Amino acid sequence: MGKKGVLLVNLGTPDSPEVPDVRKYLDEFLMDERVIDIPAFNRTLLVKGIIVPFRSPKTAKLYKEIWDENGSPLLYYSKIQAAMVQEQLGDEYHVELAMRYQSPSIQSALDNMKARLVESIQVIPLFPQYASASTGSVIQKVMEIVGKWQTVPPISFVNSFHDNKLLIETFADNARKYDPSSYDQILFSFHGLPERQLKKCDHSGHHCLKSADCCSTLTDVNKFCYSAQCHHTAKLIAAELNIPDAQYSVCFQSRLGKEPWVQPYTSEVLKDLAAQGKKRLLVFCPAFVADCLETLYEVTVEYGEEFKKLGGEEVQLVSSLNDHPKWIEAIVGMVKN
Ligand SMILES: C=CC1=C(C)c2cc3[nH]c(cc4nc(cc5[nH]c(cc1n2)c(C)c5CCC(=O)O)C(CCC(=O)O)=C4C)c(C)c3C=C
Ligand SMILES: [Fe+2]
Ligand SMILES: [Fe+2]
Repeated sequence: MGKKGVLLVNLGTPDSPEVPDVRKYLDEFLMDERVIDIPAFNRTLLVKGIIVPFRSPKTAKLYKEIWDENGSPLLYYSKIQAAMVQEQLGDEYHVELAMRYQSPSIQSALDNMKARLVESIQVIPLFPQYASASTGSVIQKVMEIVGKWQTVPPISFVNSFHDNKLLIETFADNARKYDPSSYDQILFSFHGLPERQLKKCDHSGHHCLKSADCCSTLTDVNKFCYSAQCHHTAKLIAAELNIPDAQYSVCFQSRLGKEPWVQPYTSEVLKDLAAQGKKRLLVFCPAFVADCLETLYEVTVEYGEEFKKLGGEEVQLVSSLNDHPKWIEAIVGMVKN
């Protein structure tokens, strides 16, 4: 009997924090039609002509701040996660790790699976909440490659796991050491998305962003809405820690460009909280399963400094799922169920 293939895919990171590698990474990432979802000609002009040349040197500096002896934290933790999952699943399974952009590539991971004659492939994009730009892009890339094989094996995809019980418990476990009740406000800061992409994902055509708060409650109609799934994850973590509704805020970080992204923006929420006299904030980033540039730099350094300038005292990040055994159990559970 062949082994059952499991492909874990995270977003990707540059091969090094040097400008040429960051340029290569941003180019591949932002030329993805699901990320910068505008006509190909305009995307090429915008990405290759403006964003990549201007952004790469700045982004490289940021990557240098988080790069350590283990390299990029995102890749480092992803490798550990894959190794721990392989260890727990045992010989019956063959686990591969891939990154949607740069290395290890999805192509090489699937080539390895093909060479090992796996009898099936289960793909788990490592994004708790579904977005076309993340999960959708991974699914499309895998289908493009496997779709060309002469023998297409049984293949399945995890679409989202925003309400996974063990994921919720892991974030809560990680927060307990900070005593959440001692903070003035808890923030759930998710990666942002252009509002346009939220609307495009609404196949009903009449739900997302049609009324105030329509994307902040998860229902049968909007069950694939990124914003609604983010709000739901936050609600479940807050319930696990007995955080009252008024004590927490959901917000969205990492905006790129001038068009509207999903709101409220984390930077605006920081301003409001500072104006209310809040001094100490505890911040979860539950769109990420591993610490990365967006948690270690954007939240800890950038938002930390911004909040202090506004009169605040502390922004404390809750570590991501990283190598927490319960999170590994969560992945194993997704594979087995
Ligand atoms: C949660 C999943 C992610 C979604 C959805 C997502 C959408 C998205 N991102 C950009 C632009 C950038 N993102 C960048 C970094 C980055 N993004 C994610 C995850 C999602 N992005 C992660 C995990 C990371 C960090 C990777 C790491 O190496 O640590 C960057 C690069 C950094 C920078 O230059 O600011 C960009 C650019 C867009 C445009 C988008 C949706 C349209
Ligand atoms: Fe991103
Ligand atoms: Fe929505």
